[in-house]
Amino acid sequence: MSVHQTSDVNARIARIASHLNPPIPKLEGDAPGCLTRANCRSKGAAPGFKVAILGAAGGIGQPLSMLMKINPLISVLHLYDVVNTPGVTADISHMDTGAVVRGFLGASQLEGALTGMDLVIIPAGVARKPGMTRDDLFNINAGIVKSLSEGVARFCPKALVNIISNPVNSTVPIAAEVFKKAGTYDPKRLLGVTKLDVVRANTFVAEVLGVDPRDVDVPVVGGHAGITILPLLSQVKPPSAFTPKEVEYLTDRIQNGGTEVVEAKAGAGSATLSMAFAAAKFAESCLRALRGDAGIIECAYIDSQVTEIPYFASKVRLGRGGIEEVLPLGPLNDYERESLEKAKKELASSIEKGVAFVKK
Ligand SMILES: NC(=O)c1ccc[n+]([C@@H]2O[C@H](COP(=O)([O-])OP(=O)(O)OC[C@H]3O[C@@H](n4cnc5c(N)ncnc54)[C@H](O)[C@@H]3O)[C@@H](O)[C@H]2O)c1
Ligand SMILES: O=C(O)C[C@H](O)C(=O)O
Repeated sequence: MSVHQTSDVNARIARIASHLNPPIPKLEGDAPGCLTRANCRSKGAAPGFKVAILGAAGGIGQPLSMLMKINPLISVLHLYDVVNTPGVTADISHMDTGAVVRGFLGASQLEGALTGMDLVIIPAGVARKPGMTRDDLFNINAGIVKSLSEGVARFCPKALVNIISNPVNSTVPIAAEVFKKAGTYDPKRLLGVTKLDVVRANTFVAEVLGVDPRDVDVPVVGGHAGITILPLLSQVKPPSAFTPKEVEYLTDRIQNGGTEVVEAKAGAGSATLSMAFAAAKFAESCLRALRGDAGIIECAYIDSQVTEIPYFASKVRLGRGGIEEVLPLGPLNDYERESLEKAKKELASSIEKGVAFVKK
């Protein structure tokens, strides 16, 4: 082997090794303008968003990481967790898709995980067991979301943030308060992920109507826990009439879909696969919006003026700047109006609890 061939081989080995044991990237040229970089990518240009998943080794994190690795809009995928990211990263990185995958383990590597990111997805935290409410997770997950949000505020303040960790009704206000304290809060860029409620609603409504769930669109508003989950069955597309019995069945099934999975898993956690699917669809919408695609509408739990409650899930139009328009609730029937009043009470106290946690 000639000297030239030897140095080629060494260079190739070094390149491969850098993927297997990636150094914490500094991504100099990237910071601080996440938004600027997103704006630079016009529609049709080479794809290349940078996405971080925090909690990537968990029940949601692993399948979500896999789905994100398949997404052609993503050029760099950062997987962060406090355990097991080397294994998950090595595994996912063997998939022959375009995104480069890098793993980050523990708080000392959070900076590397977040620097330069366009989108940060947060499914970090503990999950329910049978008999628990989502609010029972508050004591552990509030602190996790607070510290990860502090990281976002420091290392990628312009990134779009998707919060999955429960209780979403409180964790989104927690993240907002952290960002306010840090002076980085942009309400257009913080979204609580309620897409699983929409995915479930579409599935259950399609079963009742006897149609393909992909042809159904159910707006689900309010929040993401029990009675705060409000499917607007009067606004289903395609327009459909339901009997009072069907409305009762569907509302109950959609509101308790999470509990249905928790009970079926019997102590082994909550929805992970359907959640990863829902989060991947939601993230895809966010990235297409950042790219400049028009007409991207999703339901999300956000800082809102649609009601007097400061955070509320409803349909939003996404664009290059994040949330570009919050759509009105539209006409509600008597049943939905009554349900909305009950939901608002519970939402208000969950929000207050989140805000107080950061302010204390
Ligand atoms: N929004 C929704 O619709 C929805 C749906 C399903 C689950 N969830 C919630 O998502 C969360 C995660 O669920 P799961 O089933 O993946 O749980 P899991 O326990 O399987 O995984 C959670 C992961 O988070 C990691 N983690 C814990 N602390 C962390 C920290 N400080 N930084 C980074 N990572 C950390 C854990 O190590 C673990 O790998 C739960 O709170 C659950 O209730 C929300
Ligand atoms: O129900 C849970 O605890 C998890 C999640 O919020 C869900 O809706 O599946």
